[in-house]
Amino acid sequence: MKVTLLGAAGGIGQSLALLLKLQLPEGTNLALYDIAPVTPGIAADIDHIPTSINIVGYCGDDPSEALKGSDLVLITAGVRKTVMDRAELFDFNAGIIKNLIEKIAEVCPKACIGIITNPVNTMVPVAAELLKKAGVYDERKLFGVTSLDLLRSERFVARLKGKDVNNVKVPVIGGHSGVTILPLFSQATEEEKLQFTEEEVEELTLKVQNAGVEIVKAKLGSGSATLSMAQAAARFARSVVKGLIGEDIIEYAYVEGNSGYTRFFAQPIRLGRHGIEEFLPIGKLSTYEEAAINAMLPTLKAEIELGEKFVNG
Ligand SMILES: NC(=O)c1ccc[n+]([C@@H]2O[C@H](COP(=O)([O-])OP(=O)(O)OC[C@H]3O[C@@H](n4cnc5c(N)ncnc54)[C@H](O)[C@@H]3O)[C@@H](O)[C@H]2O)c1
Ligand SMILES: O=C(O)C[C@H](O)C(=O)O
Repeated sequence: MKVTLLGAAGGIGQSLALLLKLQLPEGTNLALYDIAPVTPGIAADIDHIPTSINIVGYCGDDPSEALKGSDLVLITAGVRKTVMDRAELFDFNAGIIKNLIEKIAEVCPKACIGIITNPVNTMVPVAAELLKKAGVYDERKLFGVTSLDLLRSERFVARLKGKDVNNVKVPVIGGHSGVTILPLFSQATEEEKLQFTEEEVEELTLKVQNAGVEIVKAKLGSGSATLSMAQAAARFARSVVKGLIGEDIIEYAYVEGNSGYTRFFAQPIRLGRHGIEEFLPIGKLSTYEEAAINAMLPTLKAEIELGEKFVNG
């Protein structure tokens, strides 16, 4: 297996590269690429850690060498240095994503692609439309990475309820911005189903929805979540790679699935040898959650349309 990380010299990229070196299945090849000339040095630094993951770093204008033979491409490339909301990042990042996706379509068209770059809700439609234009789109292989919303939900629930975070599971559906992030506390478990009061659900939902913005504020404009995001992406990458080598894994991601709500929607998926083997049902929702979905739909639809229009005019 080969995993390629585009944007590897950035805040998320460097930490993610380190975690991938430590956490990917044995023998995986890891290619790091960034326009920053320091990228081969980052790879050389991480390579000294004694694990069986082979790592090579690339820089310059052309990511082709890093992409050759890749099974999973993770994209964190973009801009994230000033205080802006995720939507405002679109103008900066859409062109970068366009160039990278076009290269992926040319060099490794069968690779799975995990998009971390914001705004995820819009970048995934951009990527889908570009891959379609290139004649290589496979909805089983394109993912918006929403794993950080799951990590945050698990952590916040474990702390509130005094539970073992390793066993807490909280589905998160919708998208990855503000009201489109919807943790399903009615389905949260720690071995057994967890119980929440209405006030707890409202407070926790807002806390998860605002968690990214809180980090941007707390970092005083120098960037957004990088370290927790790196762990979230490493967990996601490990799941995809394990799936590709034959394990049966359930994950959540923002995909073109069968939610019935919007073209792209974060939902449960079964991973396997072909990327997504099965789009899984979202399950029974509480009245609160149903209302929250209805409330998010106009925002999510508009964010998806923005991406489609960027490519198709
Ligand atoms: N999906 C999520 O849950 C989530 C969470 C946190 C951050 N993010 C997003 O991830 C992205 C990256 O965040 P960061 O903090 O690492 O940003 P950063 O600015 O620290 O790093 C971005 C990196 O991308 C590189 N880059 C720019 N153009 C490139 C190109 N054409 N090819 C390759 N590399 C290129 C830059 O050189 C830089 O090293 C942002 O868009 C941020 O909003 C997503
Ligand atoms: O980059 C951001 O604006 C925030 C990021 O998506 C996050 O969830 O932490």
